[in-house]
Amino acid sequence: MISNPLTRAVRSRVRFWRHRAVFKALPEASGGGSRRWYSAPSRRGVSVMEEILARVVAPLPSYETRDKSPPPPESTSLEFMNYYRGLEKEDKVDFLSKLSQECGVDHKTVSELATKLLDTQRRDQATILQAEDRLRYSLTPRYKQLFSHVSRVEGGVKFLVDLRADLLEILTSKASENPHIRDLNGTLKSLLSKWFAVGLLRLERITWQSPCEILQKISQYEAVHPVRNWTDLKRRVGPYRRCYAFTHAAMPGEPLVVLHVALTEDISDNIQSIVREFATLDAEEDINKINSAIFYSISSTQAGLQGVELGNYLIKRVVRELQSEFPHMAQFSSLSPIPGFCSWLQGLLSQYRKEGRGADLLSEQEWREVEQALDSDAGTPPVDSLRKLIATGEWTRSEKLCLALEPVLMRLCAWYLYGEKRRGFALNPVANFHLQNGATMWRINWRADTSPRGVANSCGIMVNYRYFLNETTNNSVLYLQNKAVAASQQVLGLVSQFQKNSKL
Ligand SMILES: CC(=O)SCCNC(=O)CCNC(=O)[C@H](O)C(C)(C)COP(=O)(O)OP(=O)(O)OC[C@H]1O[C@@H](n2cnc3c(N)ncnc32)[C@H](O)[C@@H]1OP(=O)(O)O
Repeated sequence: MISNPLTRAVRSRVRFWRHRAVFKALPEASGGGSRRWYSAPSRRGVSVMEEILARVVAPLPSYETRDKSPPPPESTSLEFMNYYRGLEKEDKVDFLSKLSQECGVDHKTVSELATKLLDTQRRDQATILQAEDRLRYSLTPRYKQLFSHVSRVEGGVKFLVDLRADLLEILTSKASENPHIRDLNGTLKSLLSKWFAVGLLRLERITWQSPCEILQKISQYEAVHPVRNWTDLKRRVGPYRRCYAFTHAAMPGEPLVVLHVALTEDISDNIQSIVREFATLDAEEDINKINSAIFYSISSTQAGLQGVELGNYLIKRVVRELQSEFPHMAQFSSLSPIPGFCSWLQGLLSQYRKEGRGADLLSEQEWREVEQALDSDAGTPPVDSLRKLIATGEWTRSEKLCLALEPVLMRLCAWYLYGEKRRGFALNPVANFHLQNGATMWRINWRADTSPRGVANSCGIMVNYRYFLNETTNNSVLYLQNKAVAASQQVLGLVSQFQKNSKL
């Protein structure tokens, strides 16, 4: 925080002149009114931000006229959007903080109506229901109406999606301690969840014949296995592959979430066989080669739609699409990365080293095999050698080391995925995503991603989250309510090996 008053004064003057520049750029307010110049702070010291909020955020209509109040002119929404777009990042924090605090719920009215509701408890049902409805209405923040009006102008929904992305960044970075920001985010998220309900989304299959700008966006948004070039992209939408996206009429030409699928004979345990550079493009003729759908990449493209669960809906919708195209298809599984495993492992190794328990992570036999494979000099403590190996990825070049480390890394990875938690849910966000969807943690695969990125992220290990269609609903409920992880015998076996061999 800036403590020096002089610095603060200078910054506020700079921001004032910048705001003035923003208003000079504002288009003339339509609707016949004269150009509204946003003057310097008025005599009352009202800041420019408060002036614009007073203009664009209408008071909540009275309970009696709540369904009859005409919406404000479109120019008000446009003014809000133009003003916000013109703000610098740190001014957006101030503005959203003011919007959340000064244009939210009228707390005084809420407490008066809550008291009235208590007084009516001995009255008839109709009176109580009416008092409850008044109280419910009074809990509507004023900015909720503003957002509804903005959503009706062209580009308004996309503007609000981007504004929520700013809110999420403010909350994640703790750029503002204002508790009202969280409410603002919650209100906007619930509006976006309504506007982007699965019934309003359109499933589009992306092929090589799709418009170039869509293909370009699919490539640009790919967050899991970066697309190398146009040949690579052509293969990902070609034979034995499917690429689907959800789109929305309010954001034309914008794929909201993208799912890449490989059509295979069995459940893949290796990503190179799916995205390798020189796969031939044989035509999709042999139907016997298509028994499984492997979801090998899913990416949400709009940060502001985080928490709207578009990925879950897309996976379920694509399963139905594939079942209608391939009625005999019976296996649906992801082949997922394990981002964060290596950094978690490094943290574990340094913690064990600090506590002098380095030896506990591996059995004596395993340490001997690692040291033999390393030909390490006796001076280096084995945990340090292991940390260095994991950090550099060097171990993948030695067959002996790979053999020695496989059982160790596989059980550590199983524990990381199954046992490590954040607020009771899987610590690994990708595991949490698929488990929320009701998938089963089905198979952990050694040497599944031998790319430098795969080795650096997760020691080359990947995991299949399998979608057993008749179990997903129940698995999802058990996970979300009881934090119970659905896992296969292979995973549970590795976890029990960890619990026996590594005393966490
Ligand atoms: C085949 C595969 O498994 S590919 C691996 C998954 N994809 C990626 O990691 C790419 C980056 N991530 C994303 O694009 C999105 O987060 C998705 C598609 C995974 C999920 O997006 P949505 O469907 O909109 O779901 P939503 O935003 O509600 O998040 C649901 C869960 O996804 C997980 N998740 C959220 N953000 C991320 C992220 N950046 N990276 C990975 N997982 C994430 C979290 O566990 C989240 O649960 P939480 O909200 O309780 O923390």
